[in-house]
Amino acid sequence: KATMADASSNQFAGKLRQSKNAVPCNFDSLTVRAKLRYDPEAIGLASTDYGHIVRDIPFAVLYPTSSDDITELIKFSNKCPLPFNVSARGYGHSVRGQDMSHNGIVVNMLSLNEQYKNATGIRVSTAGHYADVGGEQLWIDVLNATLQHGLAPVSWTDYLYLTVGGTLSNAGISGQTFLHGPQISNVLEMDVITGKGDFMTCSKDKNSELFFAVLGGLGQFGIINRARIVLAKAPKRVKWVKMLYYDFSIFTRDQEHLISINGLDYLEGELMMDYTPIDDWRSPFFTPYNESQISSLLKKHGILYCIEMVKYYDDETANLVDKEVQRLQVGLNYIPGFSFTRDETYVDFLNRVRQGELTLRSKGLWDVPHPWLNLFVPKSRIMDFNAGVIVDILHREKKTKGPLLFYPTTKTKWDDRMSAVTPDEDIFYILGLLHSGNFSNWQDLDNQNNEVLEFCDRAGIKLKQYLPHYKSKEDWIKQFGSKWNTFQRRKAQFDPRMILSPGQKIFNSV
Ligand SMILES: Cc1cc2nc3c(=O)[nH]c(=O)nc-3n(C[C@H](O)[C@H](O)[C@H](O)COP(=O)(O)OP(=O)(O)OC[C@H]3O[C@@H](n4cnc5c(N)ncnc54)[C@H](O)[C@@H]3O)c2cc1C
Repeated sequence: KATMADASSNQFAGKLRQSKNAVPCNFDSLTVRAKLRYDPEAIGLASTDYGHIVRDIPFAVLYPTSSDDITELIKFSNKCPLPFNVSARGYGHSVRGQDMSHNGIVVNMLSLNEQYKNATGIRVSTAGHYADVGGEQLWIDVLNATLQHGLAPVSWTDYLYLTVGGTLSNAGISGQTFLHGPQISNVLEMDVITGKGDFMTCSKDKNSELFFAVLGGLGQFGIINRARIVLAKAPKRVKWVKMLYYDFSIFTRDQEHLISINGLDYLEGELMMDYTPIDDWRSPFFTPYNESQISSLLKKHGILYCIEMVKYYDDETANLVDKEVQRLQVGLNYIPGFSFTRDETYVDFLNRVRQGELTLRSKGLWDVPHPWLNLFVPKSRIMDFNAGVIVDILHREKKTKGPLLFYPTTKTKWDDRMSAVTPDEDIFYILGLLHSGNFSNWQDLDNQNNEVLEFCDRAGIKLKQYLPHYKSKEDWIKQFGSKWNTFQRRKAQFDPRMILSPGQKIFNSV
């Protein structure tokens, strides 16, 4: 008796034949077809993401329960005269359909959790100071598991409900990046299923070409099945400080000073505009009294620049931490009286965006369009960037809706052999325009993003997009710059039939 899966997979094979005009593959030999789903719930989930801008409908969604399932699917695709695309979907927090697979198959990575039964996909080595973590694991779970051993990863993202495989495919950046490098700089080893369906263990010394290709590789070379993440002793608490500026050059000088001295654990920054709420949804920080003080200042200056810095501490250093924060603030020129401090647990600080997420969800404001633009801007052009983008476009047009992140980081901890790209300067700034729109105005916000990109292009500011999205091959070549040839060569080596992560729209889809 034919099962639902059989019926659907025959349909699937039929559609594939039709659309590709291909010699049929023998789907009967695909044992994993029982784990393919075609129902509206599975397809609906796989054809949307956090961006709510792109909608690419796959033929089917694989719910794997082991890495063998994924290996079999990819090998099968390779054997087809015209292969179908396969895209890993972590937590679906891409904003431009990078996790989708039009007419192909999406692999729901979270379903790999099924294989662990009562255990988890996170194994901590206290002796080695590392954790072996499934690519499908969320960073919040990595944090909770490692803390049980008094350890934690050193490099984070601002938000922890992202998968390890998803962030390692980009870079994984936050306020610790200047000190420890991005998350991709804190990986010792990986198991990867390549676009040919080969299961390979790789590290700096073993299959290093694959190792560096996958880190920041936008899912183009393989699916990360396991990553070995560097751990260090976890602190217990943090002193979390925000300082305000109205002068951009003093703000950036102080930010750069802070990332050049010893002792700081985290540095970010934000742009505050007189037409947006003072506390953005990501991490409410100020008291109502502080807010009214800041509001008067904003009325006067139009834009304020905010440095956010953190010092970790634990029981042994608790009596020294205030002095240490004072030492870090020596010589800083923030507006007198506009330095604010909070004391939080390390976990609450790292997980600071979660509360904002839950609040937005409860108001129906989470699943809305997110036309984000994230840029890496070279330090040498930062004054031009402020005049042309922050003051002239963002502040004059008064359109932005959502957090505006702006902080410097260092290039030294980014290994140039990795696929991730940065500007060609020792220090560059990270700009995050984290817009939340609605279904009628998001295009307006996106037009502004394009205006920003066009201004930088005209001004010759050689920036790189983070979480990039481009429509033309020329733009991708420009994004990768001197790394483009290597990127192409690695694609030919590890995914010659161009099966993986078509949603990135880098190579022609098959
Ligand atoms: C609220 C929010 C806050 C964020 N904050 C930060 C931040 O502070 N710092 C930062 O760096 N980023 C941040 N991001 C961006 C985030 O890191 C990326 O969108 C990341 O890709 C999301 O992970 P995911 O698991 O949802 O990946 P998905 O969106 O599911 O996938 C992203 C890409 O990776 C590929 N992929 C997924 N899993 C694997 C795997 N196991 N192996 C190989 N390829 C895979 C997919 O095919 C796709 O191309 C944030 C995103 C959101 C929505």
